[in-house]
Amino acid sequence: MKVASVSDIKRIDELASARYGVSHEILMENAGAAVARVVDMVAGVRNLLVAVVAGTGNNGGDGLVAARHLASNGAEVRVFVVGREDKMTDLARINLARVRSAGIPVEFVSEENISELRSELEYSDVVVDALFGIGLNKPVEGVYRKAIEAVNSSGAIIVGVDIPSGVNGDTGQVMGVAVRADYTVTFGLPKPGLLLYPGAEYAGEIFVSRISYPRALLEDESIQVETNDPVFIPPRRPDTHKGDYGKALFVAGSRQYLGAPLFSSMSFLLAGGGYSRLATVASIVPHLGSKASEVVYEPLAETANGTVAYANLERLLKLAEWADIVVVGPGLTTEEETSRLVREVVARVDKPVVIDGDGLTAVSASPEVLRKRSKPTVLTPHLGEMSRLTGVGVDEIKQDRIGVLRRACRDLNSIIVLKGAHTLVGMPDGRVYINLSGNPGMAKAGSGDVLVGTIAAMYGLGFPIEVAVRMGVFVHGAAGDYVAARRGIDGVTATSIMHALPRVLQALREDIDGLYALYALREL
Ligand SMILES: NC(=O)C1=CN([C@@H]2O[C@H](COP(=O)(O)OP(=O)(O)OC[C@H]3O[C@@H](n4cnc5c(N)ncnc54)[C@H](O)[C@@H]3O)[C@@H](O)[C@H]2O)[C@@H](O)CC1
Ligand SMILES: [K+]
Repeated sequence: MKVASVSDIKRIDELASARYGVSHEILMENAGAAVARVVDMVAGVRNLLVAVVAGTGNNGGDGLVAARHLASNGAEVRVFVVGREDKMTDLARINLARVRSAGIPVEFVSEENISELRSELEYSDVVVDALFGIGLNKPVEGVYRKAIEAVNSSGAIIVGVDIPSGVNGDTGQVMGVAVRADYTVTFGLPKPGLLLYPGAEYAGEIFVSRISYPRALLEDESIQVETNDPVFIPPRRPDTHKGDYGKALFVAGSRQYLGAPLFSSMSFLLAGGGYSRLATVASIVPHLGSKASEVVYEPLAETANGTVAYANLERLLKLAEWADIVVVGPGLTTEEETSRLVREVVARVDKPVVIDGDGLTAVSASPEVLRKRSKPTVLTPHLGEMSRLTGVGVDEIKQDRIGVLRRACRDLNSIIVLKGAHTLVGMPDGRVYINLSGNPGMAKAGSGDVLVGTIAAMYGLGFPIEVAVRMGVFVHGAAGDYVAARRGIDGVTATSIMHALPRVLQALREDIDGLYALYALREL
């Protein structure tokens, strides 16, 4: 599903009205009706005590419409408008008049009577949060802050209108304070702020209501952000051999890091890849061989510290000629000689290259090697590595993950997987995918090694590289969810994720609709 930025949705609003005659008033009516429907779905509307907390903008207008629908359906509704009547938008004002005509009690809330709001909300079964939507444009203070705090402490079921008030629609940042909704009904398309953290946590369960925006506007090419939805896996045909499912070369490991090379090269095979070759320091090969004999080993000369020596360069370039895709980085360490080798390999390998972990640290020292590559490059940084790659501070990245990612993909001519809760995948042309699979149990050493092996496997299965990266991220997250559902979130380890990969592949082959439904946002 496409994900609309604040400016995207404002453009869609204007076009709906100007080009299709679907006025703002129609949209607002549909929005309010959708909210009322969700309240009914989650709480059952008859005899329900509902408080609508509205702002003076159009988000408040939606809340006022919802109030009228809820009252009509049998709920006992009261409306609290935070702010001054003379500040209300035209549409909010029109709907305020309708609410009053329907006999629904309305109170205006200011600093003077805010304590009354607090006690009123405590009596409510449901609070509809219609204070701010995508029009939020500065930190929340004063009476608005107090109103949000009152909503949060009400103990009622909280239904957010469009986005929880206080969450920035584009970035998911909390602008001082925000409503912690149990459910959020969003209009037209989900906003990035509902899917990016911390906003995603404040949104609760998300419902998307189309409110009759013309389909063409919702699917417009100009909207460049989407959820990372799974696609069909190419079939495994009977008359094929290992070479048909990809030949991957992993340059990974050191005397200190034995897990990373094992997880990455084995995950490739467990996610369906054909031929996995691991170039790693000679001293750990006997150990790895005893763990995974399905992998083919290329023992490398090592430095005094047990890391891959620069002298292996020509041999690695030769091996890369054999491969379809090369993965560089897991467990290599940041030893200078090895980092120099990594930069040289990245610069000279004429195949798609996936760079992870210590490989990222190595190329961060001279990003030109990335810009000059002619074949696709995939980078899989976590926040710290992203900061090193871009020179942008971690806090600044958190403020605008999508914006920083977009600029970095373009600047570094790379597909970038920005790891974290709801991992993002950015393409050099500006497209960004928000991944919804995965769980906090996966924030553990070794999990990223499984990811790169999975991405390489998806390429081996025949997806074009951009789709392979998205699918790798999706499958990896879904494998983590599979483990969490069976062993609990703390039981998720790299080994267990790796062994769940075939289960996800099986589900993708046999029941993609079921898997899709697990992660898709609910549509009304
Ligand atoms: N434009 C349209 O066609 C539609 C808009 N809709 C609703 O309208 C919302 C957007 O409406 P608006 O653009 O009027 O904006 P909002 O209603 O989200 O809020 C803007 C109002 O709050 C004020 N404000 C912003 N930040 C503040 C802060 N921190 N402290 C105090 N006041 C603050 C602004 O000055 C403005 O008066 C959407 O989220 C959606 O709920 C829906 O009705 C669907 C159709
Ligand atoms: K809201």
